[in-house]
Amino acid sequence: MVKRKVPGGNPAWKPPEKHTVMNPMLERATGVVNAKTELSEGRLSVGLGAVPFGPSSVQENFEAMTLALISDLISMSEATENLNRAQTMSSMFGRPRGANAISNANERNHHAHIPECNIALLGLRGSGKSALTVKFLTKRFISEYDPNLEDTYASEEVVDHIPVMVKVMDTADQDGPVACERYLYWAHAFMVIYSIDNKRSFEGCQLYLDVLSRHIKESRHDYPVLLLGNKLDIERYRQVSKTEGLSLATTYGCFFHEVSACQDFEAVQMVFHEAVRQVRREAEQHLSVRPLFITEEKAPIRLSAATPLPAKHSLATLAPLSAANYREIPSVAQAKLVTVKSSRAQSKRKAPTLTLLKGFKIF
Ligand SMILES: Nc1nc2c(ncn2[C@@H]2O[C@H](COP(=O)(O)OP(=O)(O)OP(=O)(O)O)[C@@H](O)[C@H]2O)c(=O)[nH]1
Repeated sequence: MVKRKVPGGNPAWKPPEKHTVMNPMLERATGVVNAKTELSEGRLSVGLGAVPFGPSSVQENFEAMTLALISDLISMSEATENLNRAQTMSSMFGRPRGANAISNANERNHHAHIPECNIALLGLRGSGKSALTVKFLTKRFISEYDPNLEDTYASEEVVDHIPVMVKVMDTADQDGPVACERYLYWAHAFMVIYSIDNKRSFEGCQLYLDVLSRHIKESRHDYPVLLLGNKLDIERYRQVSKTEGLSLATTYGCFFHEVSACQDFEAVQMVFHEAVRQVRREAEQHLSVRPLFITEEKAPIRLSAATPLPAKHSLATLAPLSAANYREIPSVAQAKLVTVKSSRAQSKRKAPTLTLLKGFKIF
C-alpha cells in the first residue's frame, strides 16, 4: 500500500477532459519551433500561436527534450538580444546595468527551461529502490529507511554534455504493482529492480514488466525499461543468476544491468544516465516519425492480458487524428519535492541544484 495518496490510487479519480500546457519549458520550446518555422518561411513574427497540445506531458517532454537543443540556440541569441537591449536602455537612462543581473536572469531562465527526464523505480519491497535512489542523488549508501515513503526527487545532471533535470520516483508498492497510473503517466523511463539474493523479488519483476509492456503497447510509445539486478556486492548469496536476469530482459525487450547500491557510485550513475540516453534516443526516433503537435488518443490502461514489450528500437507508430481523449497526468505534487544543498551539490559541479531525500538516514 502506498502511504501518500496519489490520484492513481483513488478509484473515484477521473481524469479531466482536457489539460493545458503544464510545462513552461515545453511551452517555450514549442514557441521556439514556431518561431523557427515562421522565420524559415520568411515571416518575422514570433509567438506561440494556436498550437494544439497533446494529452500527455510525457509525450510533450519527449519532444521538448529534443527541442531543447534548438531552444539552447535560441537562448543564446536571446541572451545577446537582452544584453543589447539592456545596454541600449542603460545608455538611454544614463545608468549602467550590472552584467551580473543579466547573467543571473539568463541563468534562472536556463534552469526554468532545462529538459526533464522522469524515471520511476519499480520493484518489490527490499529490492533496493530507495538505496539506489539515494546512491544516485548523494553518492552514499543508506541502511535505514522508511519503507512506506514514496517520494520524487530531482537532480540536475549533465549527460553527454547536455544538462537534464532527472526526476526519480522511488515507489513504495507493498507487494507488486498497484495503482500504477501514478507512475505510468509520469515517467519517461522505468527501472524494474530486483535483488540478486532474492528469487521472489526477481519473480516480482515480471509483474511490473507485464504492466509496462501493456502500457507501452497501448500508449504506442516505446518507453525505455531497464531491468536491474541489485546487491551485486553479496554475490555469495546469489539466488538469481546473471543469465536468468538477461533472459528475462531479452524476453521483454528491455535493457539489463547488475549493480550494487553500496558499491561504486559510478556504476549506479551510469544506469541512470543510460536511462536518460535511451529517453533521448526514443524522443529522436519518435520525432522522426511523428509530426509535431498532433494530439494522440490514449487508451485507458487495462491490467489484463500479458504482452511482451515490443522489441527495442522499433519505430513508434502514428496515432490516428481524432477528437483527443485528453488525460491529465497524475500529478507528482502529492509526493514531496524537497530541495536542499548537499555536499555533492556544493562540489565543482556546474549545476548545483539537488533535491534530496526526506525520511532517510544517510551515513
Ligand atoms: N548489501 C546490499 N544491501 C542493499 C543494497 N541495496 C539495498 N540494500 C539493503 O536492502 C534493504 C532494502 O533496501 P531499500 O532500498 O529500502 O529497498 P526498497 O526497494 O526501497 O524497499 P521498500 O522501501 O520497502 O520498497 C535495506 O536494508 C538496504 O540497506 C545493496 O546494493 N547491497
